Amino acid sequence: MKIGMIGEGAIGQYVTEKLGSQGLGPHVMLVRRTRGEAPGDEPVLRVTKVSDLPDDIDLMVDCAGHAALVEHGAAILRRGIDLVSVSVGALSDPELERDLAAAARAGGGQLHLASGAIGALDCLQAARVGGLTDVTYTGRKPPEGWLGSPAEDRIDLTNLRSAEMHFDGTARQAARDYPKNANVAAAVAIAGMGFDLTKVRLIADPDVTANIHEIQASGSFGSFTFRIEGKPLPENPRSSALAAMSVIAAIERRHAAIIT
Ligand SMILES: NC(=O)C1=CN([C@@H]2O[C@H](COP(=O)(O)OP(=O)(O)OC[C@H]3O[C@@H](n4cnc5c(N)ncnc54)[C@H](O)[C@@H]3O)[C@@H](O)[C@H]2O)C=CC1
Ligand SMILES: O=C([O-])CC(=O)C(=O)O
Repeated sequence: MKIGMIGEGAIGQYVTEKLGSQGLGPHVMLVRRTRGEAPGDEPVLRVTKVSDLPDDIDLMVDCAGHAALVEHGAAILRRGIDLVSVSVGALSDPELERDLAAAARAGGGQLHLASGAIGALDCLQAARVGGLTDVTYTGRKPPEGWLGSPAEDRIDLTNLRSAEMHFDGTARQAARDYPKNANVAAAVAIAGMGFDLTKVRLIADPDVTANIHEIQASGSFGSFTFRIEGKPLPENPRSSALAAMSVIAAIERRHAAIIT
């Protein structure tokens, strides 16, 4: 399997290293701009356009965020290349969702949304079959985990003394307003009640060191509560290590004989 990567940040670096240790490349990087290197200087080919990807790439992996999925997603799928993405919140835009689905149908590529920093999505998907009545997702991170988000305008992140909620609304609004922080909200919405019926609360908490994600769901199946305390990646306090791990798990599932 030949794999190409988008994103060289905290998640991208983790994924690239793991792929390398498994002998899986990556074989090409899709980047915003090349570094002006002469051909042959770089061990890994770097291109800026989907049309420049080599013909033998089987899978592209997006670890770069919403802008990258918007920019490249449809073109990748239209070329018949499968795509694993962590940029789940981008699908809160119905037009993008339609474009990606149409490109996948036309080209034969499949978009696989990584489970990211959360779990229990399988449980929500099953529960949805019988009917869900309430799904609430609560995301809690230390103040530094919300830097660069609208939380900065809503509360004083640098002098926070106790936990404060800076968002209370739908998953659609959360995913749009917090592209670097609410992909989990989007994943919960897609698995369960959808973007407009999934309730989201986002909290900055100076008393925690982990990224804490909780789902409370009820429906005809009964009810469940799921909570995870995820360690942030050292390079980016916004992103949990599990999000990067889930990308590798998604790739591994593609060639497993028995899939969970
Ligand atoms: N599904 C989930 O649970 C999670 C999803 N995420 C998403 O993953 C994204 C990446 O996370 P990190 O690696 O921590 O961020 P980061 O800021 O450390 O790295 C982002 C990387 O993407 C690159 N990039 C951005 N736009 C690009 C484009 N149009 N084309 C090519 N490269 C582009 C940047 O140059 C940078 O290398 C976040 O912005 C967020 O949207 C993050 C955490 C959890
Ligand atoms: O990594 C996390 O803990 C969650 C996150 O940033 C997101 O949902 O976008």
